[in-house]
Amino acid sequence: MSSPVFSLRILVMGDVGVGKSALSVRYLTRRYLGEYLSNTDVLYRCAVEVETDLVTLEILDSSCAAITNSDKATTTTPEVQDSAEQQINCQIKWSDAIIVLYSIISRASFHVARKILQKIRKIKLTTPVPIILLGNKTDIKHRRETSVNEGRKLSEEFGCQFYELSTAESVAGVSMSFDSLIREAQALRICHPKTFPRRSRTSLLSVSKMIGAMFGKATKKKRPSLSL
Ligand SMILES: Nc1nc2c(ncn2[C@@H]2O[C@H](COP(=O)(O)OP(=O)(O)OP(=O)(O)O)[C@@H](O)[C@H]2O)c(=O)[nH]1
Repeated sequence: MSSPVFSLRILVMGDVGVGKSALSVRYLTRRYLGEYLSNTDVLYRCAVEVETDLVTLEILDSSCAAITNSDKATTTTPEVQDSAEQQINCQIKWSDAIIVLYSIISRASFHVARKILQKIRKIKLTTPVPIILLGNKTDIKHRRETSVNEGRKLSEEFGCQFYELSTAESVAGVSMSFDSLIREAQALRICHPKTFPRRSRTSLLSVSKMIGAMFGKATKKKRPSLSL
């Protein structure tokens, strides 16, 4: 029999096309689909058992639109940048734990990962938040643009966990990354109980998803093309 539920809000962030949807769907369903629609936020809910705790998870697969728009000083209007900035801030405040994903075959996505980590540090200044930095797409490492060492150094700079993995090839790597983040959150919860309030139980042992709207708009729908 599991001990009482604790709930955790996990935010998945990263540059366009690094594999945020693939990672989230892989964790929730163990399946890798290959193609996912883009450009809106998707919130998944599920319950998992980690060690002896039953954990209800909300996983927000954040669209890259907010991150890229907040960065495009020259190509978007100040209003769009402001709104994108607010959206990111809101998502970071909402989260209890964060996955920052980049692709090892994209140097640009590594720079975006650094910017995200800086933003998190600024927003979560007084609240401890477990973060895991993941370098995705190791199955095509012959096209690598960032080294393992660079990833490790970045994680040390921000005091977070770091792994490289291939969402496409290894369901085990994806599960271990999520489990490791959840375990860190469990440990933090014991030290800082007010940071992880008990929230009401939602749709246990099933996966449900809420599309879009929580944090604002999207121009196009992004859904993994499967029914969960
Ligand atoms: N080779 C390889 N391709 C991957 C891997 N993970 C994801 N991809 C591919 O990368 C592309 C983008 O994946 P998505 O999951 O849509 O990426 P995303 O970060 O959610 O993309 P946006 O929502 O557009 O920002 C897709 O074609 C995936 O199949 C991986 O581990 N290896």
